[in-house]
Amino acid sequence: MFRRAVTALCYTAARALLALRPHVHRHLPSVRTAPLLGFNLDSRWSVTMTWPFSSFQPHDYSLPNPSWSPEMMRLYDHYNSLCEQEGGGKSKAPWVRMPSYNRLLKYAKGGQCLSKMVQAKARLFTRNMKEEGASFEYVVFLNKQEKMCTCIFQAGHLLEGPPGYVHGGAIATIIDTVAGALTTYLGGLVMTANLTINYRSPIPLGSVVLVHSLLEKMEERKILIFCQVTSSDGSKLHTEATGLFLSISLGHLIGG
Ligand SMILES: CCCCCCCC/C=C\CCCCCCCC(=O)SCCNC(=O)CCNC(=O)[C@H](O)C(C)(C)COP(=O)(O)OP(=O)(O)OC[C@H]1O[C@@H](n2cnc3c(N)ncnc32)[C@H](O)[C@@H]1OP(=O)(O)O
Repeated sequence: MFRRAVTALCYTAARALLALRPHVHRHLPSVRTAPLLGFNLDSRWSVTMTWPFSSFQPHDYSLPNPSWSPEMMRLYDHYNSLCEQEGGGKSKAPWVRMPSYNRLLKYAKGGQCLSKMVQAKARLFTRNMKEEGASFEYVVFLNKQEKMCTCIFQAGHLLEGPPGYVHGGAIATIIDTVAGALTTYLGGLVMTANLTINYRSPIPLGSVVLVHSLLEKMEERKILIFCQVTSSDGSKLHTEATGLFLSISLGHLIGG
């Protein structure tokens, strides 16, 4: 009873806040109302959510599922063993597994509570297939000390480009996503300004590759990232890329 009343109150308050600024795009209420709801605007986390509130629990898509191949699992176990463990163990470990997009809400200031109330319907483009294993299966690990990310990526059958190989646009997408995750961690709200990609050798569909993303330079708003996609044992170079990301203000997101 009490919970329902609180939820209803929050929802009414949120609707009222929306009504105050009707020109704002309805899919970005979190950005606009964040300060009012107690989010830390300097947070390194970018959060997207839509109304209405409900008891929806975001799923963490970066955790193993039955479609992950033994090679994917082997690499996952390897990187996971280098990570900080929940509950304190290995607290000095340099690696952290990044939860998938909608799970980020709980890291915002006050988000532990909000993540229970807010329905995050929006889903990152790379996580939008219902069938496990059909498209992008990946997990990103962040090394805070080295300012780098390594992503284990298994490309499913819907990502086909040339027969039997991964589409170049899908490769660009995963590069943008991994580099974007690193720059979000380093610079807060960012957008890709430029992505330059050299495709060196095709990626077999269904294979597992590593996407390494490394900070090259950070200059005021500009963050330059270098990326490499290699075979899972590192012996073959598939793709190289550089990405320029620019820190943006909340106003830029809201204003379009
Ligand atoms: C414990 C773990 C913690 C982890 C936390 C992390 C979790 C994260 C998890 C998950 C993240 C998911 C990640 C997804 C990532 C996806 C990212 C995308 O795909 S973004 C969509 C595609 N990009 C756009 O749509 C942009 C469209 N363009 C724009 O909006 C603007 O052009 C923008 C913002 C890029 C720049 O506009 P301006 O007005 O802010 O800046 P101006 O004044 O134009 O430029 C500033 C400087 O930058 C240079 N610049 C701008 N654009 C450039 C370009 N394309 N190439 C080279 N230089 C450029 C300019 O020359 C200028 O340089 P001078 O200051 O004069 O030296």
